[in-house]
Amino acid sequence: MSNKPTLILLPNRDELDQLLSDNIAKTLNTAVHNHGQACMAVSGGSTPQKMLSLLGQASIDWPAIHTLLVDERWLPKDHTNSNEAMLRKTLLKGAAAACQYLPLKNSAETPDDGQYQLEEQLDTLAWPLSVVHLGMGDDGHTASWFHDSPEYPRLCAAHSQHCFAVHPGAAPYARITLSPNAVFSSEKIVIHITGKAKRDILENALGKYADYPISMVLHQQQVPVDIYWAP
Ligand SMILES: O=C1O[C@H](COP(=O)(O)O)[C@@H](O)[C@H](O)[C@H]1O
Repeated sequence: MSNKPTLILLPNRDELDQLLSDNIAKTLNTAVHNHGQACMAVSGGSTPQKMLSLLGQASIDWPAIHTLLVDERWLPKDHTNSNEAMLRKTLLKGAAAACQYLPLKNSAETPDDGQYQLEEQLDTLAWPLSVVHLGMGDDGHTASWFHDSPEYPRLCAAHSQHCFAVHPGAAPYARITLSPNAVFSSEKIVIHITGKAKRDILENALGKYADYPISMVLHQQQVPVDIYWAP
């Protein structure tokens, strides 16, 4: 099977945010119609904030939606750089606050200690995930898959583990991340990127021999991938 990613180019970020929000909403509504529930994993960082706000206002049966992040920095939940703090200001408001939200961070001191409880919680989700929304950093990382973390080889090779504690070399904060195995246990992946620098990295990452973390997503053959980009 050939599963080449589809590149969807938008003229500006407003149109990208609206189209992506509409398409994720459609995917969730279809899953709820077919299965009575849906599960989505969304990215943190700065790029998705407006799109997540729009998605939170979409007409969706929110109590039927399980929501989680694809990765989280192990920080207090009200920290400026906590992905959950961002999610609470954008997606998890109004009607969308009634979704079934699974935080990746728990009360353990470190992600190394917290990953076991999270793994048990992730086991209870109805896999495959309906949709996974991925961002990408300027270094080609996605989720918290970092080449320079000691966990990277095990993360890439994992066959059953859904989450990993990660200690990036250069990027700040210890983190918890969904594994490639978890991300690829999904029905659809959308990649959300903006700006020329990220487009250039993406083009490189699409190359046959490229080994950016995002290349794992672009080269896998299990799940269809749509890439949304705007300048
Ligand atoms: O650290 C992270 O970075 C990526 C990219 O973030 P952005 O700010 O460049 O959009 C993000 O996808 C990931 O969830 C986040 O934890």
